[in-house]
Amino acid sequence: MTLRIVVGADEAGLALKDSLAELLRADDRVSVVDDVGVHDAADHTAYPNVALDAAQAVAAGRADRALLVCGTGIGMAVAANKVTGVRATVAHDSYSVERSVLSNNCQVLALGARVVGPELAKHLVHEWLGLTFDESSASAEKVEVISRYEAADT
Ligand SMILES: O=C[C@H](O)[C@H](O)COP(=O)(O)O
Repeated sequence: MTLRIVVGADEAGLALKDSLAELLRADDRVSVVDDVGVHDAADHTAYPNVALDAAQAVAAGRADRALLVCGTGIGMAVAANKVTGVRATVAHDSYSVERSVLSNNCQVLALGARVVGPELAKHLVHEWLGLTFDESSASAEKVEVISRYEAADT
């Protein structure tokens, strides 16, 4: 199965987002890269607007995953997590990226362009693409607790 990925960044994450989008477009595990911006360093759209756009695409089933970049990744993850059904995380190390998918079924990875170097970011994204959550794993029932809470709360 190939992945449809929505990418987004604020001005702090623009350059890294663009280089990661290029990597995604060249990867045969990816069928669609939808770039929701920003596209220009003069565009000062605040990170939550970008994160919410991207997370809504995931929640609506228009994308399988989102890759978001801001200064730290934190704001993108916080905002994306406000969208029902979306699980977003910041992760700048290989083990956390792996567990974000395999333990937590996160569909959104947020990176901080002021935290992680571009080559490590590319390496992490390359690994991220190879990870798939196992719906029959013991982790699935833990994630289900979050989904039930959301369903009860909305
Ligand atoms: O999490 C937020 C991001 O790091 C953003 O790029 C910078 O936000 P700030 O301008 O509010 O520090």
